[in-house]
Amino acid sequence: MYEKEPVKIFVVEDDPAYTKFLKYVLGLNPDYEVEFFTNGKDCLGNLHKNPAVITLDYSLPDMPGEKVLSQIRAQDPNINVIIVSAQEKIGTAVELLKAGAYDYIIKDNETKDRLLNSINNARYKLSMMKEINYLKKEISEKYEFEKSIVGTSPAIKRIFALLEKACTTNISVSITGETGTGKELVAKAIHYNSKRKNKPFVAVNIAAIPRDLIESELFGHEKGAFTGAITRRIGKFEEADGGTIFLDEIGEMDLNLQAKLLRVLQEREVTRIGGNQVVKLDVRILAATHKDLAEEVKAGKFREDLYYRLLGLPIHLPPLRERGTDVILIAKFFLDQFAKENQMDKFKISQEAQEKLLQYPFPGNIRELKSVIELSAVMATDNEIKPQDISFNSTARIESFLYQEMKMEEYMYRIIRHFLNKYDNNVLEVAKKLDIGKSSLYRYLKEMEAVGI
Ligand SMILES: Nc1ncnc2c1ncn2[C@@H]1O[C@H](COP(=O)(O)OP(=O)(O)OP(=O)(O)O)[C@@H](O)[C@H]1O
Repeated sequence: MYEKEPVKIFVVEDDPAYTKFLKYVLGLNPDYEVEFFTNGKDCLGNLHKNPAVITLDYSLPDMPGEKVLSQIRAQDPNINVIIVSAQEKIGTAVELLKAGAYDYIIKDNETKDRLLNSINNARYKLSMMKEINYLKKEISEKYEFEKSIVGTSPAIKRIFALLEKACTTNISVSITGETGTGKELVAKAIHYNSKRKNKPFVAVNIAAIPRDLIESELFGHEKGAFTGAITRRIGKFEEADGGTIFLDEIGEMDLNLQAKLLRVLQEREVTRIGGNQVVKLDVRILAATHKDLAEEVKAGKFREDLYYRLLGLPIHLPPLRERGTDVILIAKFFLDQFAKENQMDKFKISQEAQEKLLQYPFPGNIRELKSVIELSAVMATDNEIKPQDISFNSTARIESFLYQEMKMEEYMYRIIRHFLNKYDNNVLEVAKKLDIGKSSLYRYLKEMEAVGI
């Protein structure tokens, strides 16, 4: 990709013979746009033209090479400065490289090849930097709250308000919610909207790593720390330094490791397994679980002190069935995504299909909605999703509801609660849907309040 873009090069050289030589060498490549200067001042006065590479003669008539270098660096640290010098002085070369020169080349018989090589490498580095910056921008745009976390229900608006707070401070955040409610998405949104966004976001799923490897995965190990540790490896905490670590499924961590994690969080430093060097850390902690950690503490399965350390700002993500018509908004979002990825025209969802989606409880939450919607787009015969294109795979959910063997009254309360959530607590609408009188519904609501449903 980078070969297609022309590269602007400044050559700063006062020796006419050498200038002639460089003109010839660089002129061989039609992708190079070269400008020549015979002194440092003229070069510095033209930096607004944004050269990507400058080849700089170390001994210029008006200014010493290191001074020109430092002024170039001060104006634009992204310019790659290749020093070309008549003398081979290791000490000077080291000093210049330390001061930010990209390369140091001696004028001799091999200059041509080395110079072209160096320019090519600088060009490659430049195109990589451009790509990285582009991807960084794309990622942070992708995780802008309102763009990535779709929804306008009161339940999700409350979450947005909490997310604002999470982004403007450095507080730890604990994210809870059923599977597929968007815990990881929220964690990424917090990171990419915080001051740490240009530093790493490192996600670790505690449940997905074999027990005996978690410690080394999190804190790293030195070479030879245990059988199989053939090289030194830094852990996820060190990897996340300056950024954010997301500890997913934290409720799955065993007590022994919980003690070690607590120490790391308290001291803000790690020691790799088998090592004795203490590494200071600046890492923000986000943790998630689908379990009720307070219950785990009561049951003695989770340390109370660690629980309070991690709790920070608690964010509980409501299940999709409590987000009313967000189901339709999110379904449309996934459909647009699907159409774009498959270069298809946009889809619509028929009224009947929308009703069908609204009536389903989505036990797998948004993840399930995504797969249901993608399948419906595949099944659709035109660009409108109809009820017959939508199939749910979990009738098990309704059956498991019945298997709970509650009293009739309790079933009724739960059904009412479900409808209230679905219709944003609109009592009139719910009474109409369930075909019961408004005053009966109010009476049930009172009873429900009394029993805490
Ligand atoms: N409000 C939302 N709008 C759009 N997409 C969403 C929303 N919430 C979640 N998603 C998407 O749903 C999928 C599941 O979300 P995510 O993986 O963050 O859930 P999770 O709670 O971390 O799941 P698990 O508990 O299984 O780890 C992802 O593709 C995510 O991008």
